[in-house]
Amino acid sequence: MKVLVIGAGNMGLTYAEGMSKSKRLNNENIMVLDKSEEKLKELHQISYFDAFEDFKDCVPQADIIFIAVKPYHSESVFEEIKLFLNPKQIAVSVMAGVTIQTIQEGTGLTKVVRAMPNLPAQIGQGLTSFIATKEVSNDEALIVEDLLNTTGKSIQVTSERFIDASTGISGSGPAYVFYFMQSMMEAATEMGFSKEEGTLLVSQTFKGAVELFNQYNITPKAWMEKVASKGGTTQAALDSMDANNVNKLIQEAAFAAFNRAVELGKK
Ligand SMILES: NC(=O)C1=CN([C@@H]2O[C@H](COP(=O)(O)OP(=O)(O)OC[C@H]3O[C@@H](n4cnc5c(N)ncnc54)[C@H](O)[C@@H]3O)[C@@H](O)[C@H]2O)C=CC1
Ligand SMILES: O=C(O)[C@@H]1CCC=N1
Repeated sequence: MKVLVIGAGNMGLTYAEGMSKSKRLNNENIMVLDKSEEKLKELHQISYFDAFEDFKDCVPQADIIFIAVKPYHSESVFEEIKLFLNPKQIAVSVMAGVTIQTIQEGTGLTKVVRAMPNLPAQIGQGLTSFIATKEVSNDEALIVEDLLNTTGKSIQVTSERFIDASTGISGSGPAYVFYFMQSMMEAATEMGFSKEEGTLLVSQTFKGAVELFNQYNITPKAWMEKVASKGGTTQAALDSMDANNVNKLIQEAAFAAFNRAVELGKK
């Protein structure tokens, strides 16, 4: 089995590297294509991938084709690969908001998997939601799932709507966490800590809180109650957040990403 990854950016390269550890593939079976000269130079230095710049040299040999370019480059990629495709091939797209219908119409392929990963995939801690068209057999879907799982965990969803919805939660979600971290680091600096001290205070707090959450079956609300003493410091912070509607604002932000994914799909 041969896999081709189109677009060697954050996501494409992450998947290529993740898949290089898969038992289903060995390195000679991973091809990577990018149009940028700089990227190609970088790729040629990674000895364990075959790097390509021409679609005709790699697309016909691929069984599974990962498409990991920005959504606004999807049409030009579809145009270029169309000529070299055959109906047995499976397209796996990680592009935000590019619908299955658009991929099928653009490529002529019927076997399509639409997936939404996230950036922690880079360290094997990603979460990918995915959905496969009915033309993808159960065995093929299992192979794709195994490949996606080389970068972390995955969930198969039952409707394409959930791919856009998970974009608003897990796809874009790491940025919300970084936003929160940034705000707390700024507060630490404001209180007089050095940048290094602020970074340690915040990063270890996030790591510890997430570890606690993962190790016990307790809701975030119950954990908040364990941290907050009645009339104490935490309650003062939580009251401030409630008074400023932070909960609602975070939910609105997640929906803004969800809605943007839907909107991208209409273009
Ligand atoms: N970065 C993230 O956290 C996430 C990104 N995604 C999706 O992944 C896709 C890729 O995003 P990133 O990896 O962040 O982008 P990126 O900009 O890091 O990588 C895109 C790569 O595609 C290459 N490229 C552009 N046009 C091309 C063409 N015609 N043929 C071949 N290669 C071409 C570029 O040279 C670049 O190396 C996007 O569609 C995005 O929606 C999905 C989930 C999370
Ligand atoms: O911001 C974006 O459009 C992509 C999709 C999810 C994360 N990054």
